Amino acid sequence: MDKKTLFGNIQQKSSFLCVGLDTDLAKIPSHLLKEQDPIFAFNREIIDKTADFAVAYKPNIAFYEALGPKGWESLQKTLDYIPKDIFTIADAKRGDIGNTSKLYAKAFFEQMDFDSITVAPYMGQDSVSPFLEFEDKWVILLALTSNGGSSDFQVLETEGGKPLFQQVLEKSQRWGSDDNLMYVVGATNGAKIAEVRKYAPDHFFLVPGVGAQGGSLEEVAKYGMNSNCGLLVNSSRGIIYASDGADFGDAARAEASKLQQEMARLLEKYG
Ligand SMILES: O=c1ccn([C@@H]2O[C@H](COP(=O)(O)O)[C@@H](O)[C@H]2O)c(=O)[nH]1
Repeated sequence: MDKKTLFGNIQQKSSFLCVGLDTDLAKIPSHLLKEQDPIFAFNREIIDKTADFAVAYKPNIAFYEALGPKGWESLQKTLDYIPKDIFTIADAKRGDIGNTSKLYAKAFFEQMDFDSITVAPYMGQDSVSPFLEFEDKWVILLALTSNGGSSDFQVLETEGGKPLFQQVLEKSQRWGSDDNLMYVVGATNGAKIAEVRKYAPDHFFLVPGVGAQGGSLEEVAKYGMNSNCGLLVNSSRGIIYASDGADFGDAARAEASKLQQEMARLLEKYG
């Protein structure tokens, strides 16, 4: 999917919501456990009930690979079930020497037809570039993450007094463009999001950390929105586990709808 189409979908739905499919056998309603594929049965209902409000879905790969071959099968079925006009993100945080990254890219872009994958920048250009060679596919590079540990390395001063995340933003823009490169910026970073936006004015940000992690959607929009919206805001647990009963799909829909309404207001205010 190209940037123009993504922005068109955002405008059409008045939403920049990404629904995170972090589906955990220990957390899904117990009546689903008798299904042949409980993970897919759960995801199918979540997708059916939230697709009106979502412009992206983000399965976190850990939740699927933890289940072995069955988990990969559930992931593939989920990916096939997501409507084709909705952007898909493999939250896999890959990146290795070039020869290996190439195979990771083939796995997620060819074997599975994801639109994008999250990639860790730590190993540098040759670990990221193989993912950027695929047409119509996106790399979403970790820049300033939402977790407490982001302060261990990402904000440390490097040459010229620049924090490491700034180096990641500046350097990686020589490897890809705002047509194939996005950045992960955690919602928990508040006003610091404006600093990230300063160094990447035109790129889309994938923003996890609202909902269960407590980040503010208003602050994300205030500090991060650009003229193409430039934001995909993810909520996983806050939507998919809104209820642990038989009404989990309707409860997820209600949460997604609440976020979409707030996003429509924010698009008017800051867009
Ligand atoms: O900085 C980051 C990068 C990735 N994530 C992932 O996003 C979701 C967030 O889930 P919630 O339940 O909405 O908290 C999850 O898959 C994380 O692994 C992140 O949170 N922060």
